[in-house]
Amino acid sequence: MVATNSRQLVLIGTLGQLPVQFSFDSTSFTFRDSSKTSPDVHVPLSHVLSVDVSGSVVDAHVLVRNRGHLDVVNISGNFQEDDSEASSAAKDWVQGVMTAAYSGVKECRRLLVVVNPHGGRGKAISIFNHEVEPILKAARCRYKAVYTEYGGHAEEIASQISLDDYDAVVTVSGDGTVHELINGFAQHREPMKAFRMPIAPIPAGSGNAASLNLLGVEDGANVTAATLNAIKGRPMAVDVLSILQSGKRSFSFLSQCVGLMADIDLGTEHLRWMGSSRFTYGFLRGVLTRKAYQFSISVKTVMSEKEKMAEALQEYNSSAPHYDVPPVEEGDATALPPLQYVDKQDGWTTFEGPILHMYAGKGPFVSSDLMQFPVAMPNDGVVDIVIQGMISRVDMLKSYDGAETGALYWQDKAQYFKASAYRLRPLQEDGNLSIDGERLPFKEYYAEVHRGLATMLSMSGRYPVDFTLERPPGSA
Ligand SMILES: Nc1ncnc2c1ncn2[C@@H]1O[C@H](COP(=O)(O)OP(=O)(O)OP(=O)(O)O)[C@@H](O)[C@H]1O
Repeated sequence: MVATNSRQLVLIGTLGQLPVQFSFDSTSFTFRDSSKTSPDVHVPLSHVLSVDVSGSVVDAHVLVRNRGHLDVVNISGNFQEDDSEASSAAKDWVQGVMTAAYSGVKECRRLLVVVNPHGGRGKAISIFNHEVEPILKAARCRYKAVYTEYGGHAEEIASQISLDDYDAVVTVSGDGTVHELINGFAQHREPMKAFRMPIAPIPAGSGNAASLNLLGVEDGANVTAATLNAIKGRPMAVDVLSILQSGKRSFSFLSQCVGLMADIDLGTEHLRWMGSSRFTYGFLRGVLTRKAYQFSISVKTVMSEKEKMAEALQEYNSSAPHYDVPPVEEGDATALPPLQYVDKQDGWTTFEGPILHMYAGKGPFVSSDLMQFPVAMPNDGVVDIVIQGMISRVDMLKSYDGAETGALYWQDKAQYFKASAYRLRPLQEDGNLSIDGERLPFKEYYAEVHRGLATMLSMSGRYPVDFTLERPPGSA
């Protein structure tokens, strides 16, 4: 072995018994076949899971992108066992790579993995065993896996979690389990501390908007990328809403909706076997019925001009990653945050009249084929609200085109607000109310945003979601 400097190591590797040269710099890890018969492989340092030296063997586990998919690759090389100088140089080199690869994050995280065997198409256990676990092992994470046994189990787990035992809670599920964790943290004896426990969702449900928002379109449905986020993502504060209904308070991290979109979500639960296609089916059924809903919606508006909101997003996304997680104040840990606007009358605007739906949410995507809130940000302290007025069946079908890229944003019959709170009262008997995809009674409720209350792991410190900010020609 020749250690030419602390960043480069030349070993006899196991890749066809050819000499392999490992090196790293501030951004990437490179392995090179020294005989130059195959091309160099560069791996971003963020994709280095572990590098180990044991005896005379140096062993690297890295993620390599292969036709868009991330695969775990294991490469090793060995040197003369009796060469103590080489052994010590190798140890220093390995330490150097690991420090660079885990810059700003702890190595060997302690993770609680909550797997919902029932979510989506029922594949979560297999996804955990075959895709997630090998990566956690390669990254030398210490983890405990729990399989949820009934609805509400994840909430119980979160309400009793020993906060000092884990660095993050990972879900192998859909958004419903993340919703349960958030509500469980709210019931913890130290809720404010519990909310600082980061959540890392791995997509295995039928609604996986949380991972889509955190990881972006390319990686949002990718189990490996989501597992990497659990290992290397940094805590990012995310806003959460209190939902107050009939005196009972619960929490929502993703969305609330009534009307067509709630019918699509909750009215297709029996079709879970279809995966996310059930939402497409629900939409087409909604076009046929084109049902008008009547609500009274009062909004404590902060912003409502679409251009300005699009500009605000651009500014947010071009600034440094937003990793500032507010500390838990002394003496604050046992009380939930107060509701600031529930009894206040000033600055509210009320809307009534027939609408297709009201959708409110905290992240760009609400499902893989709907970017309902393209200008949503994780921690701007407001909820995005869309009140979708009645449009023709033809326009409904047209609106389906481009829904996954946020095209609906510019539609003139879609009023869009950013608000710190809102109140919704149904003016009709029957309907669906969906909170993060879970059913709540179809009754009046009050919603208020708590800035940065909960925590999620993120690789980018924002929602890395592309949205065309320009108003398209022809839209009002
Ligand atoms: N063992 C279980 N049996 C039945 N239900 C369960 C079990 N474990 C969890 N659940 C429930 O499954 C629901 C779906 O959770 P999950 O987050 O995995 O998926 P989802 O994508 O949000 O929804 P779904 O796949 O149901 O459409 C949650 O509301 C949870 O309470």
